Amino acid sequence: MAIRELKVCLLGDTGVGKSSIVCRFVQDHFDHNISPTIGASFMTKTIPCGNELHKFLIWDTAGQERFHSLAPMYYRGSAAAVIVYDITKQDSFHTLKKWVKELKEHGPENIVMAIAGNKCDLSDIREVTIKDAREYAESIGALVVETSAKNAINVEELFQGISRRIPPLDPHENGTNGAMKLRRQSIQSTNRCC
Ligand SMILES: Nc1nc2c(ncn2[C@@H]2O[C@H](COP(=O)(O)OP(=O)(O)OP(=O)(O)O)[C@@H](O)[C@H]2O)c(=O)[nH]1
Repeated sequence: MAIRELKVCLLGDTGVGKSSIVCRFVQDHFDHNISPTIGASFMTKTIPCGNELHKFLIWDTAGQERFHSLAPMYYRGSAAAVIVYDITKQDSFHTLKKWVKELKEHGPENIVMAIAGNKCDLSDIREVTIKDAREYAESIGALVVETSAKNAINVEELFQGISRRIPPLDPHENGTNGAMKLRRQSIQSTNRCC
């Protein structure tokens, strides 16, 4: 089975739970006292997808404003970006929109965008509705899912959803854009599972 290395970055306000999502995905662990990220941190995890193995090279960026200028280093060359907001903080949803704008202007052309509304275990104090998130995601062609790193809800599904949106390599066509686009369309229309 072919292994593909896929760079993925996480972006979003400080405190929305980016590191916690990565920690849940890679180590199946949640730390209530996790420290804010300084600069960025890096982890990897490999999952199967169809006839391929996807090795995610995950760059978890720091959400604090003072680190904003470092972000291009992490989204450049990324196959996918996970943009995270906290469903209990409307402000974090506004910040998410700024990240999407920046990615559209300066990010890789075909980057897969996935929106994660984290802390869905706190849905009784939510400030962002799933309807708003879905409408926005649809308007930009992004995947959207509500997650809870704390309760292990939809974290695996988030990365599986990203995997499904990555066009498979076609060995006969040397991965040309045309072939990749065709294969991508057929995957999206069949919505197959990894
Ligand atoms: N209730 C709840 N709390 C969460 C969840 N995910 C993260 N947290 C908490 O939110 C706080 C911030 O989590 P982090 O993962 O450090 O957030 P971050 O986005 O990586 O923050 P920066 O590194 O500063 O960018 C921590 O206290 C976490 O324990 C979740 O799904 N539910």
